[in-house]
Amino acid sequence: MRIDVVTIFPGYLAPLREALLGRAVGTGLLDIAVHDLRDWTHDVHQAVDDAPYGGGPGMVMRPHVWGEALDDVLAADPRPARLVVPTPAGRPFTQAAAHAYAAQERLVFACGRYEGIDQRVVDHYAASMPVDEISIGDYVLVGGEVAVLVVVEAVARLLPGVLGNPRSAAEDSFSDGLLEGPAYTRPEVWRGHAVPEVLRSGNHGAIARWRRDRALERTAERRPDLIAALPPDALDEADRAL
Ligand SMILES: COc1cccc(COC(=O)c2cn[nH]c2)c1
Repeated sequence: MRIDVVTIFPGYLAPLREALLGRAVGTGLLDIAVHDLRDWTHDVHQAVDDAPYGGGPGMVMRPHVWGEALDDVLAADPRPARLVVPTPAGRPFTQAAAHAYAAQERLVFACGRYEGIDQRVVDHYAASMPVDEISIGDYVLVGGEVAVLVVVEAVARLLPGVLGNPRSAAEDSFSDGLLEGPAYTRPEVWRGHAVPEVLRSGNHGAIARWRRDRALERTAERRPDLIAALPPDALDEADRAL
């Protein structure tokens, strides 16, 4: 998979070269190219933003700079690409979306700043390629760069060979629609807190049941929306008895 990121703060994407992702890049599982949007400005001030039509606070990123940058970035590789624009106004990014993105040959991320990018940029490219405006949560960041780090990590860990242990990607949170329950490791007792007995019983049926119960409890408590979204056959009568 090839990932391109266009941003006015390339340094913000340095963490992509670290650790797990750095290894994936090194082993060729993932190509990541970061581009400075200002390389496509022609004025001495390298202006990328301007005042919003219709008035209002803040600035909007200018379409022509984005157009020149995205044209060049897209032309640099023949693989079909999906343009992803992180924004508070986007559709929620979910684990399902991460799996869909992991199947893409190429992702191009546009990092917005200020009050956002002139809407005509998204509208223009949406006529010739898939364009997603996505939100990583209901809060406002200063720019899209941090959201790109979140999305790239969620996607890259799903790529075969990137994670040490492939099973954990299949069994991680949300894979069965529920939150992950509590996890424990040695020592058996820590500051007077003992590991739940069942986990040391060796009774794998009871352990699976206990884990499912904890996941259901936690999900009902913290994310009732996920319970409501479960398909009707997702809960068996043991689940319902909980
Ligand atoms: C594209 O226009 C803008 C404008 C303002 C901030 C940003 C950065 O994204 C977020 O703040 C965000 C993404 N998911 N949740 C919050 C983008």
